[in-house]
Parts: sequence; structure tokens; C-alpha cells
Amino acid sequence: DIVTSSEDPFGPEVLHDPLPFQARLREAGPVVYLPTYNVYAMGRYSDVHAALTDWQTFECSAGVGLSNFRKEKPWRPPSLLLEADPPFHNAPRAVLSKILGARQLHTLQAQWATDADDVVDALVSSTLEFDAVPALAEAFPLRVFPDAVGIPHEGRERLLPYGDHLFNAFGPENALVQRGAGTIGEISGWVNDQCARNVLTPGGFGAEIWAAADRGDISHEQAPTIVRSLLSAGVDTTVHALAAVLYALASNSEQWVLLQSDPNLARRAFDEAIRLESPVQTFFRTTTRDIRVGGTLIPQGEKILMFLGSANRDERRWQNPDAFDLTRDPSGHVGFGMGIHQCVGQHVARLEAATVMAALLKRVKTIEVNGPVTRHLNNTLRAWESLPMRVTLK
Ligand code: HEM
Ligand SMILES: CC(C)Cc1ccc(C(=O)O)cc1
Repeated sequence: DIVTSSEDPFGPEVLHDPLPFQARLREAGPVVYLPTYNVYAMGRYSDVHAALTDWQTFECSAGVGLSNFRKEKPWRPPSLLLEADPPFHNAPRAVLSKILGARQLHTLQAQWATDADDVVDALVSSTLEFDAVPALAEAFPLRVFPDAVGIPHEGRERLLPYGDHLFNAFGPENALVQRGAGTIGEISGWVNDQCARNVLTPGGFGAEIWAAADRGDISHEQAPTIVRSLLSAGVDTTVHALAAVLYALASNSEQWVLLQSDPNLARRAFDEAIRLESPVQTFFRTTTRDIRVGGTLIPQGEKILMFLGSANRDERRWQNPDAFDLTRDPSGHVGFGMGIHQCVGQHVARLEAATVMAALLKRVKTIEVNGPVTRHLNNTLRAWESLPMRVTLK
């Protein structure tokens, strides 16, 4: 009684517009076997949530991509958080939780508010029509995050392509992965070099990780790989999440008006945009035992493909799921994951978004899309190529 689908969720059609496939997936049942990749797919909120919170049955140490680390060599040394399970996951996670916690970010808040004002003021004083992807969604994270980590200025243009390949590599070895294969060796080498103690600015997130090793919270061998986690997870995700909230606000003017009437809604706007767009659309787990989900028996050692974007639009969980609605409470969305691996950088991401939105709310009266919006295809990310916008000023 296994439901199957021969559709290709990593093909260009579905990557370009995933919603119709995801609706069929949710309709088909709790678990759908995809023979194309020999994986078991989950598209409903309750099943995705259950799998994310049952780390004993659905493990990460075989990798959170299609590749099973027990059968294939990973393309890079595994992450000590993302691709680790308890007990090995615990210490690295505790170290990053402390460094990236909401409380620590207060010192950054004032600095990032100034940076956001600078970026927005420079932009709107030069033009009222711009492509929000390079001008804001990329410009702001790339201005503040590498400095917060404490890496040198030289070579930072490699961060986006590194993340783009990393997120493609969680999927199958398709054209998207092959496109990055030629340069990823050099780019990875540069990323790894930025994790060395001697290049990291004192006081930054990277130096804090090395200080945790000095305290014995983690080992010195682990420190560079944990710095690598920040450079891997912390750039492309925030870029495309920022683009998502800017697009949502520009294409729902009544929500923009609502936000202007109550700027405290900015953080909710960001989470609602992450629920609706889910910058991280999918990733995998591996079963550690035979498990029955719905009517399907999934054997041990199988890859489970979880559709976060689908779960975040599941009509069984959300009213009017396809609407960007600031009167809704978006908490519980799985756009940052759920459970022990839930995004440890979510407070950093929220602070980046909140500061950009605050800077826009100060200067901008109306915001609208004024040209064709184009997507950047990626096996994992719901990403943007171009977001033409027009603003008017207060
Ligand atoms: C809007 C931006 C972001 C989104 C949508 C996002 C999404 C996610 C998701 C879905 C997971 C769970 C992965 C899993 O369960 O397999 C995750 C984990 C993680 N994220 Fe984020 N992330 C964002 C920003 C960041 C930032 C800015 C950082 C670093 C400062 C970061 C660092 C991490 C790390 C290290 C993990 C692994 C946590 C663990 O396995 O314990 N992320 N992220
Ligand atoms: C959505 C996640 C797959 C994002 C991510 C990427 C990389 C790492 C790492 O630890 O390298 C952690 C999280």
C-alpha cells in the first residue's frame, strides 16, 4: 500500500514552481515513495514536524542531503552540528547557542541599525527604482554578517557561491550541482582558510568559537569546522529570506500599510514570509529503524525527504495558507526546522531582517514590484534572481 509519485521535485519545473507538486504530495498521503531517487517524501505539516522532533528515529549523521554518508564519501567533512546526532551534536550546539543567542546580539543591534540606515539612505537617495536582490537582500547581509563572524575582507564574494553549491549539493547530482563543481574546490579552500584562528577578528563569532575551545567546551580540532558552519548556513539563507519578506511586503500593499501602522509587526512579517516562502524548502533525514508512518512501513536506512515549504502551506495546519497575513501568528512554522537541530542562527537572521525593515519604514512610504520577478533555481533554496522594485519616500 505504498503511494508513489514519478515526479521529479529537483527538476526545473518543480524547482521553478513547487506549489502544484507540493499540493499533490500532501493530497497523496502522509508518505509518498519517489522511485526517481529511492526516497520517502513527506509534505504534510504533522508528519514533517513529527520527523523533525524524533531525532532518534530520523537521524542526521548519515547526512541531511540525498547522499547517505554511510555509503558515499561526503563532498566536504561533515558539519559537527547539522550532520551530527547526540551525543556528538551536543557540545558544538551548546557553544553556538551561547554565541548566537538573542541576548548576545544586543551589541550588534545598534551597529546593524546604523548599517541598515546607511544602506537604505544611500540606495533611496540615488534611485527610487532598483533590483532589491543585489541592492538590499544581498547588500545588507554581506555588509554585516562577515564582519560579525570576523573574517577578512578579501574574497568575501565567494560566500554566496559557496552556499549556493552547498545547498545544491543536498539534492541529487543534477545540472545545478555540476554547475558548481568546477569552482567549489577553490572556493571551499578559501572558506576553510577563513576558519583559522589567526585570521579571525577578536570579539567576532569566529573568535568566540575558538575561545570556547580554550575553555574546553569543544576541542581545538572542532573549532574551525564550527566556524565553517556559520559561513555555510548564515549567508544565502538570510539573503533569500530578506528577498522573500521584501517581495511579500511589496506585493501585499495592505500588509505594508499594516506594518507601517505598527512597526513592531516587523519580526512577525519576517517569520510569516519565511513560512510562506520557506527559503529552505527541503532536506533529508535517514531512518535508524523500520518505522510505520501512516499506512507505509519505511525500512531502516532509508532517506526521508521533508518538504518544509509544503508543511508551511498545509491547509490541515494553516488557515488561508497561501496568504501573507500579518494578523496571523506564524509561530510553529518549520522554516527554521524544529527540534534539536532547529536553526541556531535564527536570532541573527531575525535581527538582520528587523533592522532592514526598520530602516525602510523610516524612509519609505510605498513599496511595489515594478517589473518581472525572476527566480534563482537551487535544489534546496527558494531563491531569487531579481526583484525589481519602486519606492516612494515619506
Ligand atoms: C532566514 C535565514 C535562515 C533560515 C531559513 C535557516 C534555516 C535553517 C534550518 C531549516 C535549519 C535546520 C536544518 C536541519 O534540521 O537539518 C537550520 C539549521 C542551522 N542553521 Fe539556520 N537558517 C537561517 C539562518 C542562519 C544563520 C544566520 C546562521 C548562522 C549565524 C544559521 C546557522 C545554522 C546552523 C549552524 C544550523 C545547524 C543547527 C543544528 O544542526 O543544531 N542559520 N537553519
Ligand atoms: C538548512 C540547513 C541545511 C542550513 C545549514 C547548512 C550548513 C550547516 C553547517 O553546519 O555547515 C548548518 C545548517
